[in-house]
Amino acid sequence: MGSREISGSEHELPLFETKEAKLGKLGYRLFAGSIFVNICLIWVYRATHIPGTSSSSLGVDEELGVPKRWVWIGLLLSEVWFGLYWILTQSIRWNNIKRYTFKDRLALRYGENLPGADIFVCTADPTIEPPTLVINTVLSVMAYDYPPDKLSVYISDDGGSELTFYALYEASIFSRHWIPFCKEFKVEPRSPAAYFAQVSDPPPSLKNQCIKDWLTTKRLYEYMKNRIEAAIKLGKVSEEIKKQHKGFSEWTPEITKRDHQTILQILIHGRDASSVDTDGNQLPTLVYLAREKRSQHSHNFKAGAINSLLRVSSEISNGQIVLSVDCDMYSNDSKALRDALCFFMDEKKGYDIAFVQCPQNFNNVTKSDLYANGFRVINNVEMTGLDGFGGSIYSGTGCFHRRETICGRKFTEDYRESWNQEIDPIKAKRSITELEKASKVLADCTYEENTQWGNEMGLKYGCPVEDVITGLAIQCRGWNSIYFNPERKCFLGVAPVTLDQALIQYKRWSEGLFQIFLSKYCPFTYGYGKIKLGLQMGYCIYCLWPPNSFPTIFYLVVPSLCFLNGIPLFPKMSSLWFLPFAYVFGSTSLYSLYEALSVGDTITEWWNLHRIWVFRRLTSFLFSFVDTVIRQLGFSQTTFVITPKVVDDEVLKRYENEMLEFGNTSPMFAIISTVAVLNLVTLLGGLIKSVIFGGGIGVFESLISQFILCGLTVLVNVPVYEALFFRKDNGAIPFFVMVTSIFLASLACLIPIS
Ligand SMILES: O=c1ccn([C@@H]2O[C@H](COP(=O)(O)OP(=O)(O)O[C@H]3O[C@H](CO)[C@@H](O)[C@H](O)[C@H]3O)[C@@H](O)[C@H]2O)c(=O)[nH]1
Ligand SMILES: [Mn+2]
Repeated sequence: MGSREISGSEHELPLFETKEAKLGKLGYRLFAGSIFVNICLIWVYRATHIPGTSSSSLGVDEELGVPKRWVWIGLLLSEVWFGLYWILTQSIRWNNIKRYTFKDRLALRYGENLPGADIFVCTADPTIEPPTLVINTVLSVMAYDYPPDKLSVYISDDGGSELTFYALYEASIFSRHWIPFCKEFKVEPRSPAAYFAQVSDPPPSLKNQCIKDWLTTKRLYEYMKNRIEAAIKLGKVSEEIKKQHKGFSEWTPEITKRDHQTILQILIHGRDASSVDTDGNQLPTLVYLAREKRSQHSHNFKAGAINSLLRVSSEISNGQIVLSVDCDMYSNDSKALRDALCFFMDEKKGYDIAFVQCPQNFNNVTKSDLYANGFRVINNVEMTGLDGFGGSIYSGTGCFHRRETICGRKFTEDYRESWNQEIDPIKAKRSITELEKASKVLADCTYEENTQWGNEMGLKYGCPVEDVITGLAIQCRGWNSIYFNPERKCFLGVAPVTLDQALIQYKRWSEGLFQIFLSKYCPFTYGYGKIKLGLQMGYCIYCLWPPNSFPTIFYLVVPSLCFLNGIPLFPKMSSLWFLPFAYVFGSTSLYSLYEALSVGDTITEWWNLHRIWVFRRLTSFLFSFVDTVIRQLGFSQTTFVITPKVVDDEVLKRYENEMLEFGNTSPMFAIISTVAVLNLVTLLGGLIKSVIFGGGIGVFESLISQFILCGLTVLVNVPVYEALFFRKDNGAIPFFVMVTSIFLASLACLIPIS
């Protein structure tokens, strides 16, 4: 009681609040209800009009020709799937919420008395994840607005690369200038590359001496960048530089990426008196780790890397908050860590929060977002809907965890974390060498044998979306999670810039997600009774991506073939049965357009998004479905294809000009172009046949739905035709793929459908 009176009502104000995100909830629910009724009508129509049975005369015009029964059954199954899937997607539109923080209250109540925070940056390959990119991310988080003695940054290098280590060594020196510079000039964002790209000259408001300081730091950054790039060009670090730090001696000639001892170097140690910036202020701790790799031990990709970091950091700094970011995701808001604390440290509602996830955003998205990397609908609608059911998805990067929960702690009602834990005084006295020695063993290959790491502790192994499955498990242990999407984006990353990369990324994701569905972690069974039904459904929207490929392929191929042959598959326009089809198709399309526009997409972006969804369903999801089945049968192992963060200039140029990048003979491209060619042929052929030579308007009335479907498919594929027939650049569809697709499309036309 006493403390309450002293601090007054201030103490009772929450550190964060939650508001309903969606207006017109009732209206939306009525609308969704009407769609549901019409979906049921479509099912009824299909089920009662199977060709060859008595009652079919109501809808389809039989005089034109009757489809084979499998065609009809295929449509029925596809429509049942789409309908059920649509029901799933309602979960994330049912209960959307938005979160707001009060950092001023946090500051008033706790001042600088904040918990320790350990930040993990993962990298895996110095060629596709250039060291300059990595250190920009590192510098951006080292410069967080946070007490430096409470901040430690760890980098996991699965590439085991001397070049990455060298870049980090350079960054550790540059940070002495960069951190005070950020404070002095209130720099934002605090990735030097991103900042200097936005602000190339000293801000006009600066005075003379300041201009000089500003320019010096910019020059220092550029010199550093040039030195690193020179070393990369050379492929090695010069002997001169190697003398400057003992760490380089770890790289003996025998070392390869897949075979080396643990390399652990504390580059800056916060408690070391000499670790100060140019203003004399303490620097955050900075640690480089390349965990041990041996060919006979599986290393479990990123999950293995994070788990090693969890152990190593517990020995060195043991921060209570753990933030993990990918090497390409720089911090775009230096106060984000304080935002996250507003959730964890809220006295009334913070105790059950396991993690705070910020959205994935990218700084290389082009104007009309050709590959649909803007994620606006996902970030502003879908994730807020999941949050409404008590669980944001953990999406791997930009996620703040409570160390205890990611290390496996179960939730109990009475648990309250105390936020001012000090590091064990005996541990605190150790020298850097002692610390390195003690923590190194924690990253050895054999350390995890016979432990719960990778299972009940840390990130889970064996799934290409280690993040999602781990987040789900945490929620099923009773914890809550938060999705935090403020106005200013917290993190910005690098999105794939070629179609190939974009589709392969979705293949990895959808494969992992589908694996979750088929495993004991299936949200419906594993989550039953532990998380809300809405959240179970929400997870399954993503987990069930792959099976969508089959009804999509069916719908994009068979009705078009039937259109070519003048066989109607949908009710004619004058039939009452036409209405449910028109209503469901029309209103869901319009609503998706409305939703996209309302979160800031343009019509072109929405259209591009749909094209990419078609591509993903035709390729990524199909391949991941097949691979998952093969894996399930025990014939293959989990892999992780890393997304390249650099491409050559010519490809980049085409990306910036928003030209779809094909340029290789991937089977994925063959499928995309086959479907595109097939629809073009059937559209033109069907039009000639049924309108010009056929029965005129009456026939057309029966075929209108297929005409629209086929026509839209052709429209969406316009850039594919360009790449097939008109483009001459290296990103066009190769001749071989074109011939293959024409051949396959012709074969498809021979399928007997009536
Ligand atoms: O063996 C590996 C493989 C990858 N990584 C790192 O994992 C991160 C993500 O890899 P990336 O190729 O960029 O994949 P994305 O598809 O962009 O990543 C998304 O999807 C992954 C799961 O598939 C999550 O782990 C990521 O956090 C999430 O951003 C990168 O920092 C990599 O360096 C490792 O540390 N070790
Ligand atoms: Mn990435």
